[in-house]
Amino acid sequence: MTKKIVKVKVPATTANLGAGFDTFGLALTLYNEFEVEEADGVFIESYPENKFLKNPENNLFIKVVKYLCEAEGKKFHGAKLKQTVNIPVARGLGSSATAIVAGILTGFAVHKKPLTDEEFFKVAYLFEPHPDNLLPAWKGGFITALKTEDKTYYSKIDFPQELKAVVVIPDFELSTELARSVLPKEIPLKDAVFNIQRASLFIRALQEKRFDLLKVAMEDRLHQPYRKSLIPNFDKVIQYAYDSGAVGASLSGAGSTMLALALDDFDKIGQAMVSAFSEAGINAKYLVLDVDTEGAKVEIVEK
Ligand SMILES: Nc1ncnc2c1ncn2[C@@H]1O[C@H](COP(=O)(O)OP(=O)(O)OP(=O)(O)O)[C@@H](O)[C@H]1O
Ligand SMILES: N[C@@H](CCO)C(=O)O
Repeated sequence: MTKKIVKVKVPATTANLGAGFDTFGLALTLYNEFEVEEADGVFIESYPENKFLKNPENNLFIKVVKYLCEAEGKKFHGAKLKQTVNIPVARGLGSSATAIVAGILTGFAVHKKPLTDEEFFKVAYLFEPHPDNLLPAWKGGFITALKTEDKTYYSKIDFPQELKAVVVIPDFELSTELARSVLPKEIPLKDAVFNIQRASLFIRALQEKRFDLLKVAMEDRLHQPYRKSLIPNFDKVIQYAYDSGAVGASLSGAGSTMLALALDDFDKIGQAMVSAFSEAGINAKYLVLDVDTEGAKVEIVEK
């Protein structure tokens, strides 16, 4: 009897990009891969070995696929999952979003259901409340999004191919839950205006390729001032990025990863940001990534 295997490849994402808190998201050329087939019982292999994700209780992909199976009125018998985990967990690179997107694409493929935006968000928001990682992980590219009670509005905006992302990944985790818990419930009007001005300018700077505007356009008063206490040498990492030639720099999503946007000098920038972390006794590594423009890819093979 032939078996159906579903393979999904989903890009990492960096959210916020400074001023665009809970709005901007960018897909990057770093991928998680999920290969799954039906089985009696849940079997998870991960490469490299990730004991935490091998536990079905911790595995969002399995949770989403199980949910979708039961939403179809069917009993979830199990799944055999092979996961390639290239995106570190709890580092602000959208690891959880890759699992949710992959689970949704798998579930809709297996149940032969057309996947509309509305269906996607109805399921995705059960597992992650904000669209700024979910959408670029699904659709690729640079996305600005907002979520209302009954609809998610978004636009995919061309991102200059000249720009690369230097992501600097320290060896400590920072969950989005913790990083959101340190944010204030209210902020001064001047801080809201500060971010509106810069988020707007960021969009135009990309469209006009005014890369000289990105540094001011990536400044933020809504989340980074409160989260910087969770990232040792935060200001120094940002400063070293600019001193080494970055055109923009910020926290990646809710962290712990730090992001620089650059036109060249990528290794020099990455090494400088790593050195800023090492001055605080933190080991880190850097990756030079392009923007992924296509988003998640699904392949169904029969064996
Ligand atoms: N690749 C994955 N496969 C399956 N489940 C995952 C994966 N990545 C994350 N998860 C699940 O989602 C939970 C939250 O993941 P994570 O901490 O990465 O999300 P986050 O705090 O939003 O940070 P990030 O932006 O890096 O996703 C994890 O504790 C784990 O249970
Ligand atoms: N906008 C979210 C992104 C999480 O990856 C936050 O900063 O909390």
